[in-house]
Amino acid sequence: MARLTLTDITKSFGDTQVLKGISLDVHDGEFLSLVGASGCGKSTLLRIISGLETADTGRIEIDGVGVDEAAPKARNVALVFQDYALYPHMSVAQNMAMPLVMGRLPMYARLPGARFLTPNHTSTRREITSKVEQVAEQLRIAHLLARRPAALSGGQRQRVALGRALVRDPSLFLMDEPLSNLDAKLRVEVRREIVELHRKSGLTFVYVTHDQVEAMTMSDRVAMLQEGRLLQVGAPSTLYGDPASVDVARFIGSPEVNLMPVRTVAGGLDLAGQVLPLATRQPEGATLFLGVRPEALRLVEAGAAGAEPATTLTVTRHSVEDLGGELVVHAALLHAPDIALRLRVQKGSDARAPLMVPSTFRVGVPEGALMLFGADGQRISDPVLSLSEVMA
Ligand SMILES: Nc1ncnc2c1ncn2[C@@H]1O[C@H](COP(=O)(O)OP(=O)(O)OP(=O)(O)O)[C@@H](O)[C@H]1O
Repeated sequence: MARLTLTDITKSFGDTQVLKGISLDVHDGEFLSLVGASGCGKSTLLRIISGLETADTGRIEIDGVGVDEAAPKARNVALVFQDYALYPHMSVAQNMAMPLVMGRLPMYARLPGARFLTPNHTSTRREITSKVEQVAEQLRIAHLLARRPAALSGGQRQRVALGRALVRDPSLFLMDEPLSNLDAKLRVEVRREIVELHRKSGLTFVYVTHDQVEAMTMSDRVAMLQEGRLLQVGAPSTLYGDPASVDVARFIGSPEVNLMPVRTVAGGLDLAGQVLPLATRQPEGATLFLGVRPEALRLVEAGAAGAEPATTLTVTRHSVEDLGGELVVHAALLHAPDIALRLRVQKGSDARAPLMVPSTFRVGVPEGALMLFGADGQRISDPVLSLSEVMA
């Protein structure tokens, strides 16, 4: 296990600054995901942690000890890539044994016949074989040890790559998009296996992905990068429910968060001519963005029993995606068709029953689910929004 501390890491390639001062603490035994769009600097940061790349400025500490000058091998850090990087001419067992052979047997001892020349050669080989078998057992690939990589499925190759990293007993496990070459079903399976591996090993994991679902489902905490800067670091539920900015709100969650331009007026927020009776402490006339997650909105069925939501919007339906147990409804405000809305609607216990969405319908907007962002995209912290203050 290990604690990783990054302080003010910067990196440029030519004139382009790719990392613009990254400071991050990864706790002992934590699973932290680095997420962000393609090109934001995730892999570069991971390579800097591993020692394959050098930062221009900043400091990297593992368990409080600076490792900036240490070679990759000396950091005891394992790195798994998306393309597995297995040796095609070697068996699974040889691939997995490679880091131990390289680390424990000197060059001449790796040659054929070396066991006659090298003291402890046989016992070292035996220890390596035993470690490889133990890790292969753990990853359920023991029956594949004699095969070559070409005779394995994508998921099996990925497990071999994980195994090769694990045999060294690293203190820090770094993974760069390890699932991106797998099909959707296998991704879910290997995702679960990696989480299980983390739980059993207790190692510190730093996991790079551009897939927010992976980050949300696997991690203790998520660190979101954008153009070389950290936007927010927190538990998945924090980034989802309490995003610090429009960019975080939009990146996390599928379907994407609804964002509507509003203006502050005396009675609340003016959304395309309709005033939402919300108290804000913003000056009147400010242009802001109101955010709400698609599942927080309610389809208000005409004549249905139950309390009416305090605020409703009338929308026109554009399209409906049937996901089996739920629908994703794409709509737009009736009087401002350029403002789009997405809703997730549960189909209830009988998923076969058709759920009709009228061409024009009302959407209930629950007060507690609303998020307000400034014109600069930064979150205006709650409790700025309050329906009850106005109603009282
Ligand atoms: N060795 C290099 N030389 C020049 N530019 C580089 C080098 N490595 C990365 N870059 C550039 O740095 C930026 C960040 O790259 P990086 O691979 O870290 O992004 P990423 O977030 O991991 O992207 P992806 O999700 O596509 O892998 C990109 O614009 C990339 O082109």
